[in-house]
Amino acid sequence: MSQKTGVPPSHRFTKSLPVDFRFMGSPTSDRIGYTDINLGNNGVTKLNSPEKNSDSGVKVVERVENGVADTEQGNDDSPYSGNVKLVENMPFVGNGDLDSATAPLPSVSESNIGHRWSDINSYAAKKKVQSWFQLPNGNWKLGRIMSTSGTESVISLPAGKVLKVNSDSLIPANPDILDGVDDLMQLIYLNEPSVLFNLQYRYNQDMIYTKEGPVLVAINPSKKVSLYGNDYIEAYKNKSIESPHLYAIADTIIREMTRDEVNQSIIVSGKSGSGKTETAKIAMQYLAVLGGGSGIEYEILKTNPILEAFGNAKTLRNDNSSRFGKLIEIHFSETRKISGAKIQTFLLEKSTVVQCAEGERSYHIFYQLCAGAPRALRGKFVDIFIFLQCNVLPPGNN
Ligand SMILES: Nc1ncnc2c1ncn2[C@@H]1O[C@H](COP(=O)(O)OP(=O)(O)OP(=O)(O)O)[C@@H](O)[C@H]1O
Repeated sequence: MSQKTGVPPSHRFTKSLPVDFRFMGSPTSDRIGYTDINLGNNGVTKLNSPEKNSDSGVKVVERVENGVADTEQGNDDSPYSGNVKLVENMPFVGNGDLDSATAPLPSVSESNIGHRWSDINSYAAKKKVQSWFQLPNGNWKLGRIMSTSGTESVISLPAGKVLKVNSDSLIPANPDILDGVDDLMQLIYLNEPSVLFNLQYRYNQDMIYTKEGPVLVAINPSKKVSLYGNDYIEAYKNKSIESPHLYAIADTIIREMTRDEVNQSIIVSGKSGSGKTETAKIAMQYLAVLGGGSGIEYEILKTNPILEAFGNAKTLRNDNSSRFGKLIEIHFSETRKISGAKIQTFLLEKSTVVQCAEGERSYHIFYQLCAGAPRALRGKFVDIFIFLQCNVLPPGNN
């Protein structure tokens, strides 16, 4: 654990995850709002359409979630929810996190957990592998099982602290050699803390893409990362880079579309602010470079600012939030060149025109009109905004 190179110091000793770094579906998750983690049907998924058509195409679909987070619905199925039953806290020099583990927790009903993990847990306890356990505050801590008797295990923490915990609450951790694997399917133990640790480990090194079998998990870096541009496009086209990337997904679908003459789809899904719009644009850039030549590709890319002007607005979660869904069809000729495109929009949030919550704004177009209008006209626009109860400050000023 402690001898890894290229790993931030914070990860060398303890695989500790912050309280708000949870799976989609975990009851107290929040941080996910700024990421695109959502194993299952989120992230970027590639699907084959059963249609067989000589005019093959690629569809990029952005799913509208209206800012309602999957995470906010809670997840009663999570085997981890409130699963740490602290039997006894051995005396140790505590810190804030661990002290909170001393508070007695409601015992875990067997029907709730259903012993779903008991086989793995007993194996882990027997082998004394390192295991995760969740503190009452939601943080995951990594410990090494020192001994097990009955339903109780004694685990040691990196700082030499020792805890006696319910064995059922321990979640096996993967060996260090698997830290940061490209594909989550390579993990021996595919459980919540292991997946989160792996994603965080990669994210800390600006590796925002991770595969989960055929699904690409993308974490919004919320900063510029040097993962895009012509050099990367060339590298993925020539297959000289293999690390998970959106370009790799786009490359695969073009190849499969050509080979099988079957339409392909990329579904981009995630909660508001997770990066769906950016992801769709990045995928389209790759498709445009590979299928470019006719000039149509530039026209397709140039539709984005126009669509965003009329359909995007600042929300509390995202300064450039799409308030509509989008289905982009890109048509390719038999020579793999882009021959046309069709962009359908749907479910535009009309209320945004006349109603803005505190700290939010109406559609960008109103502010752009204001910014470009002559002074006299601008005054009238501002009056209208006030009438509509919208924030009147122009883009970038609030
Ligand atoms: N790959 C990325 N690299 C850098 N920044 C990114 C990336 N993806 C997203 N972001 C940042 O996150 C912000 C929000 O992303 P985006 O608008 O794509 O989210 P969204 O999921 O489409 O949100 P909404 O559902 O509200 O429309 C972007 O404006 C950008 O600043």
